[in-house]
Amino acid sequence: MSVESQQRVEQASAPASDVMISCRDVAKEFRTGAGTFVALDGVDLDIAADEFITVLGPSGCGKSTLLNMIAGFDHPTGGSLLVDGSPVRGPSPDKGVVFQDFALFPWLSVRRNIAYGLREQGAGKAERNRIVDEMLELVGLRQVADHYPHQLSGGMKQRVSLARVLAIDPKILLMDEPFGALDEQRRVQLQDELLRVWEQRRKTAVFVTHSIEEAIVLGDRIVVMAAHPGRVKAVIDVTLDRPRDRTSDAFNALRKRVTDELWA
Ligand SMILES: Nc1ncnc2c1ncn2[C@@H]1O[C@H](COP(=O)(O)OP(=O)(O)OP(=O)(O)O)[C@@H](O)[C@H]1O
Repeated sequence: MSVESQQRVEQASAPASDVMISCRDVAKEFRTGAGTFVALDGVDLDIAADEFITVLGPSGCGKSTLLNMIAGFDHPTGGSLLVDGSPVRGPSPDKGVVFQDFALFPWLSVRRNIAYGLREQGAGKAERNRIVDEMLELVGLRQVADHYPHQLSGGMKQRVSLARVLAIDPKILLMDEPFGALDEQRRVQLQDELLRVWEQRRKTAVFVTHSIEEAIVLGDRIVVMAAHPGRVKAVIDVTLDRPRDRTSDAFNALRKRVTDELWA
């Protein structure tokens, strides 16, 4: 094995001993009308508790498939996928998922959208109100607490969606291109807010994106995937101090390295 591939294998292991998500030779095949389609093959990856992982890769390389399997919406057809030491059996409150399309309930106010998961968990009214107030403060939405989703901008909707997931205080935060539909300014603003929240309430975070800059700004490590079949191509450590200066030479050097890795 070359030194470079040895490094890649080592980087697929979490730096801390406290592994939260462990993928070993994970495969996912889909049965289609045309036969069997291999969406993921041989994915080896350990993600440490409290680590922020970003996942980059071309369309169709299996980013969402991997995230969905960690979330428990789908299951591997090969290998082993453990979360907190156990195989994933399905969705659970310790895994919060934020989607690109917000997935808010249009008939519920912001406050009630955020309270939804807490109500499902059986939290009493006083506790719900306390947590919802805390979340509204955290994501800066106190003024629109009684508005409905159609009265909000895209950025606000995405904040509600994040607050709703954070309200149930999951150990793991899974995000599938949550800022993909936002304009650049809002996107940068929400990236900063997400990092602030993550630094305050440390969680294991897995964030799928198409943006190299976003992957570098957010991640402790960047998982670069390739397609046909979907697989992990490289895992790149981001050692830049936060908040990261997007214009610095070190940032630009990393941007080049990730771009080269993505397109190689
Ligand atoms: N239920 C399914 N049945 C058949 N094929 C599927 C199914 N779900 C996903 N696929 C295929 O698996 C591959 C990986 O899909 P996935 O959505 O995970 O990719 P992705 O990297 O998230 O793509 P994008 O960046 O475009 O969102 C794609 O080729 C897709 O068509």
